[in-house]
Amino acid sequence: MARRPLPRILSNRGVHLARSRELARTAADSATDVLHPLITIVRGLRRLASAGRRRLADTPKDRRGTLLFLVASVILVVLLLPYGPLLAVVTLMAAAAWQGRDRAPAAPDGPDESQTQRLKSLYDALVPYFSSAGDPDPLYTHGGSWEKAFPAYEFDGTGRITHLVLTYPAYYTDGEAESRARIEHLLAAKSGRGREYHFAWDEEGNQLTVQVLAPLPTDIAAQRFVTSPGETVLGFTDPTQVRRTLPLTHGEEQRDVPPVVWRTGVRSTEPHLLAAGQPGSGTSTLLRSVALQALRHGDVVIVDGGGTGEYACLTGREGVLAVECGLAGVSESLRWAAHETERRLIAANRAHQAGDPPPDDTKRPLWILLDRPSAFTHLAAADGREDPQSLLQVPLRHGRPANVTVVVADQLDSLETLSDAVRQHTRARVVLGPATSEQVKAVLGAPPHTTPLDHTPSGRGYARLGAGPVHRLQVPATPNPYDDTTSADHRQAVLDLLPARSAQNHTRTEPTQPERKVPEPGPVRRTPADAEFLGKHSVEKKPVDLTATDKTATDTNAADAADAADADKAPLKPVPAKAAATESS
Ligand SMILES: Nc1ncnc2c1ncn2[C@@H]1O[C@H](COP(=O)(O)OP(=O)(O)OP(=O)(O)O)[C@@H](O)[C@H]1O
Repeated sequence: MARRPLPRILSNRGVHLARSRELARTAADSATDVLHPLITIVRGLRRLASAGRRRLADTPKDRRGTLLFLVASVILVVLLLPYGPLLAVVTLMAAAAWQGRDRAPAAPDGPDESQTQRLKSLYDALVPYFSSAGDPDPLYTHGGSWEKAFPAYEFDGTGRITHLVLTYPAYYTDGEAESRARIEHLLAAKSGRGREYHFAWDEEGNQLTVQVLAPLPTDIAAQRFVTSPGETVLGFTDPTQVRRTLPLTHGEEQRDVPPVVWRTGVRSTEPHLLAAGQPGSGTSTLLRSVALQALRHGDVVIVDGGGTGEYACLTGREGVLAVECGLAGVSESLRWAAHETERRLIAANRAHQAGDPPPDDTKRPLWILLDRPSAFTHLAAADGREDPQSLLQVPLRHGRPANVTVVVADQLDSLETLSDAVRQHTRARVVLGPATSEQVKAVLGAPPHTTPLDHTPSGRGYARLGAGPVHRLQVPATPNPYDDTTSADHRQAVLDLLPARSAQNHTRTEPTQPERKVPEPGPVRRTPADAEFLGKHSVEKKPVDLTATDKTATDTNAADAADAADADKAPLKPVPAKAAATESS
């Protein structure tokens, strides 16, 4: 069907508005120019009047009469003199014009001496990189002039560069990561350490823009973010790449901050997330923040490989199906989650085939959050038991249409231990804490366009959603409220977000929700048609390879096919909670 064009008034509204605004601005500028003398005189008269008032107020009360008499006498004499009033008005205007003149010192035209010196040394440092022996008209030469090479620059109050546009010769290999990194490193070192720089390479125009970035706010506490269902705030970033802002409260203060919003669910292109970082970088905090947001609309299963009780505050809360920190419990919960994913998928598929909407019990989001699953991989290998990560294959592959989301957090040096399925299907990525450019690139699939910080605050890092841009990220402070070192405000913010305790007093090892929340559709047996559907179910055969792994999706698909064949024999029934509890205890 042909698309009907928007009414002209709607489609051109933005252009009209911009043009009107431009016209208004030009008119205001012209009016200011024309009326400038008048404005100066009025300002001067105001200053003279207030000086007179001040003088009167400073005069002791008993002398005010004499002063007023003196002024009145002068006025009278002036009025009686020939041309007196005219001369008085001219004198007054001249005095007002003098008083009303702009007293702010005129901004110096061009850089001062120390700024010139800085630009000159920057230029000299760039000469070896941007010059070539065969260049007939070199832009960069020893003893050359920096004016042509740096068309725009800005300095802060301390004389350090905050913004710089530099032109470089077209033959410079700006498409190569190494060449870029060399220049970026040099510019960051010469412009002043301890700050973060953003580099924007304009390969068409042969220009590089260097911008000093303001630090991201580290004081944003966990709170109920204004988001739609299916949206999760990973943290906050710069306004340059994100247009949207979220209204936040910070004590009494209200402010708007640009968020990194991750969309999950049926239409998500990055349905699962992987977060990595050094120990203590804040990945558990990120998971806690995601869990608190997920619990607003869905159910959560938590696997805690850290074993330090980071998620104890969530145990027994409404919507928290399980908080597992033992190998047996983890395996049972993940097996249940895999079965639940298949159950949802089959139920939704049957509904599609019957021409019905998807059943309600397939719509409530289910979140599987795993903190350091590699710890269980080691345990399982030592025990000769099945790696719990293998149970994530179905939720990762089929989770999106079944409203099942997997979030994995692990340490940078344990990423090798993550299964291929985890690495291939987690297209939303986060790196937190200190990390080299290579480490960031290995996790995100692209290097950051900013320089690393000397001191990285907790919860600071980078995020990338699919093949999108790399964002700087600051995770909201969502500490473990049972941690003694937590500040009272941040603890209270987390406690306020916790769902109510569920009616039954659950213990850690009881995945209670399978019985309570997940509607039991009876023992669903997978028919040959269902098995065929699961086998064929569309997943990206070649996901974007964001990591350095070179395994292909074929392995996963083959393993899935074998899995599907095995699972075909088993009834697709949620794992009974009690059985899980017994085993894990
Ligand atoms: N976004 C944040 N804002 C403020 N403080 C944070 C943030 N993230 C983490 N922290 C603080 O940093 C410390 C470590 O955080 P966290 O436990 O989340 O790190 P981790 O990466 O999970 O470390 P580990 O793997 O050792 O448990 C905690 O004291 C926490 O309060």
